[in-house]
Amino acid sequence: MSLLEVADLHITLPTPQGRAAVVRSLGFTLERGQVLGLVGESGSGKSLTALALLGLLPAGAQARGSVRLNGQELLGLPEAALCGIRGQRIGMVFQDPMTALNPLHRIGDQVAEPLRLHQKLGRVAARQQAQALLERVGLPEAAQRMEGYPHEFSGGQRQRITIAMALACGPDLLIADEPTTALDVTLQQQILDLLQDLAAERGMALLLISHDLGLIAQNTDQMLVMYGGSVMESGPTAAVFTHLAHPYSRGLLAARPVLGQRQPLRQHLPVMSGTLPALADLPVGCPFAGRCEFTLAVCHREAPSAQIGADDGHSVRCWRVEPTLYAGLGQAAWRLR
Ligand SMILES: Nc1ncnc2c1ncn2[C@@H]1O[C@H](COP(=O)(O)OP(=O)(O)OP(=O)(O)O)[C@@H](O)[C@H]1O
Repeated sequence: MSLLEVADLHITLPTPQGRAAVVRSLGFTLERGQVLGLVGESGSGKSLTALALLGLLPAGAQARGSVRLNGQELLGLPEAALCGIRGQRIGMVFQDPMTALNPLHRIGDQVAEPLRLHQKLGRVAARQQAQALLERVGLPEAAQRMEGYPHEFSGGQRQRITIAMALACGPDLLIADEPTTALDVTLQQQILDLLQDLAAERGMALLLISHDLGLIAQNTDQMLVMYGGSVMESGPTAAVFTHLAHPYSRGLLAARPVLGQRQPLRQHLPVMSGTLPALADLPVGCPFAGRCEFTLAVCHREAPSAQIGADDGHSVRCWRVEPTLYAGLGQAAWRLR
């Protein structure tokens, strides 16, 4: 049994045209100490997936399928039971640390609070543990700075504090949704390294969500590329990047600036034409068909099923990819018709 098992997860939202599917038949497993990346552009369904795992979907949203943590089904659990799981067994780190921190409370008290609430520690013991956590996440002069308020810290330091809060009760799973997007580029990798080190040393699983394919490539063991609520490509990160196959994944990679490579004047980065269709307008066939330059007639009629290549667990949801071929070639082989 894996630590986290998500199977056939569907999420729908109400729209003026009726309920629209925002996440379709999502499935993956995640083991302790492993990092799984969810990548896709804005609106592809990444955050709603994370919120569904936490039982925090917005009003009106409905989820069906299965989300099992250590064998326990989370979908459909009453709010009281979910409250016990959030913070204790699942920790969360979001893009903007200020949304997680209370500006009016000292940071030492904020990190100690879950320890007092969930672990029933006394004030002194909770503060001692809070200090140890703040030291572990690399907050300089943690002992003195526990008395500080959030506005007295830099963005990177605030994110370290929210990580300490998320870790306080020793969760089995940590969900980090765009944890470095609001940070200076020089700090980003430090925070990502910290999250990975913590996952490894605590045997905690990490679900890392980002719109940046390069960031996911460098910091995860497994990855899922999402588009229009469906997984387009997935597998062990090294295998996926060796044979990056789906036209959408390739477009994401091409649209990424390369560090140290200057764009010639007046030459823009390649961009994928078009935009993600509105929820209610997602096509019946492949969600990417309207933007794909390789479409066949079938792409507009029918959604492809996931094709698993060779033995490496790499899977691609595309009518044109020949899985038996691409595994051997170092790049996707396209059917010539
Ligand atoms: N509270 C909500 N009410 C209505 N629609 C929503 C709500 N939250 C998300 N959506 C819609 O659901 C779809 C998926 O959103 P989601 O936030 O999961 O995408 P995402 O991939 O995480 O993008 P981002 O990185 O911008 O958050 C989008 O079309 C979005 O507009």
